[in-house]
Amino acid sequence: MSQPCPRTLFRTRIKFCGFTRPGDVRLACELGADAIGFVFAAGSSRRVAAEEARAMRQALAPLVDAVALFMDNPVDEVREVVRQVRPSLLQFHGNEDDAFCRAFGVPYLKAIPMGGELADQHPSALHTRYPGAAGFLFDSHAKGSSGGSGKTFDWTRIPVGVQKPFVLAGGITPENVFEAILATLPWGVDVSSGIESAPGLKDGDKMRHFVEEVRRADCHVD
Ligand SMILES: O=C(O)c1ccccc1NCC(=O)[C@H](O)[C@H](O)COP(=O)(O)O
Repeated sequence: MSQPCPRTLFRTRIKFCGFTRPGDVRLACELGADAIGFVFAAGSSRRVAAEEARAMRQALAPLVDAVALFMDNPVDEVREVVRQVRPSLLQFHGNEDDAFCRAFGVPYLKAIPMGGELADQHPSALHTRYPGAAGFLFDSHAKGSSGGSGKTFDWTRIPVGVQKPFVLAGGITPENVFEAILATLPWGVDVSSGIESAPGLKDGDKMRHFVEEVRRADCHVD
């Protein structure tokens, strides 16, 4: 007889990012995603207009967060997305400072670039620099470069003792998410390329497999 899953009080949150089609949003919610991300960063192959994101936001199931992702966008662009899309969380990948990130009255995650030369990654430096952040997202891109590359970074570089929830991102796939969770014990995991058939086009089988692997990690006991 198989062992029942141990009941823990914690489960790893799942954010799927880079949606361009309302049907994919609906399916992701049914499969158990906790948050759905829309990319507004200039030059991204997953970039959507505020009007498109607004339509996808309406496809969101209750109790699922809508996350708006930016990278050094002008303040008016961010304001317009917030007005039209009503995201419950913002995610900033560029050189935005705490004052900028807080200016929209919406909780925010600050993405910390973990590729290339590391800067600001010491826990106390992160807290000092972004006191208003709801949490941090460690991603594989280098400072100034775009994310969503499907590449991992060296998880041992994640600072020890971060006092806020952190999300692991960058090259996470259905095949490595189990190992990634056990290695880093994140608050949540974020994936874009690893659940796609092409940039912006999500794959139902990959999303399902990803969620199954996260649940398996959450039930795992050494
Ligand atoms: O997705 C983009 O094109 C993008 C552009 C600029 C900054 C960030 C971007 N994406 C970030 C994400 O989608 C996720 O936070 C994360 O990096 C996951 O990406 P992936 O490695 O593709 O799983």
